[in-house]
Amino acid sequence: MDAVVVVEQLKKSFGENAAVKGVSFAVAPGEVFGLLGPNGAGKTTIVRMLTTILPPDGGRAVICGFDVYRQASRVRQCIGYVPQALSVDGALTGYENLLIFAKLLGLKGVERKRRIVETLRFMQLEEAAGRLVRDYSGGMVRRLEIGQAILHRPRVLFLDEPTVGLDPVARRGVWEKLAELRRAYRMAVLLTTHYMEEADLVCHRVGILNRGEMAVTGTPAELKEKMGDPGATMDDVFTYFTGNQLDRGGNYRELRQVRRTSRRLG
Ligand SMILES: Nc1ncnc2c1ncn2[C@@H]1O[C@H](COP(=O)(O)OP(=O)(O)OP(=O)(O)O)[C@@H](O)[C@H]1O
Repeated sequence: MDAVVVVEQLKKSFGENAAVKGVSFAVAPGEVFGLLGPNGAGKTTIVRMLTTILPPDGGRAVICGFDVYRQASRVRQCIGYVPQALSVDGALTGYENLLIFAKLLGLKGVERKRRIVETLRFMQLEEAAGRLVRDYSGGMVRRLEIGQAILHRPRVLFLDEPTVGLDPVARRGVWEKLAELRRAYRMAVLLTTHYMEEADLVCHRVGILNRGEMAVTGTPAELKEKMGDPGATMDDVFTYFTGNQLDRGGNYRELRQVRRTSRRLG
């Protein structure tokens, strides 16, 4: 695989707390890779290291051939990042938000205008471009944030919980855009998510983190197959590989039975 993201034995501690304990994985061009894991597993810490916000303590990560620590500014030129927190200004229009970003990126004149218009069209925000962002729906805001992050056509797009808080229709809208991004620009996408449906439908491959370690990587189908249960869901896969069945006692099959029964009982 001619990977565009290569992560080898990456480590990060906060004082005594080893948040990321030697994690390795790779992402190919045009691939959507999902980082899954329970709260505190280390997903955001990994994304922050890969986006050059946080220096790693050990191991290495190479993006588009550049080291995230030693060549941070080169890495920043080839990535886009949509953080969990709001990254657009509600008091400005959609167009104005993109204009500020385009200026920061050093885009000029006709080219700048062309990129902004193309991005608004791509994100289906053309008609709303002149409206204040505080009047946008949640889905529109998310699409604008993604548009902002892809103005410079990065080769890798990072998204931290891209559909959290969105209704099912808006969520689907974001998924469609991510699929189009990889088709149109062969962009690699690395996202974190708590939604197993998102992991199953959107991600080509996922990595399941548990307490700072990569428990397993593979396609959703491969991971289901690994469990030896043709009826397994991504929820089951997640529970299995994060070891929750050990915490609760009993084996995986017993656990699954318990969960199915409790679901039926409401
Ligand atoms: N800036 C920080 N200072 C101290 N500890 C931190 C910091 N950032 C993260 N941690 C700790 O590192 C661990 C991993 O956190 P991280 O936010 O990466 O997990 P996560 O998988 O993204 O969780 P969530 O799903 O809740 O967003 C946690 O124990 C967290 O408390």
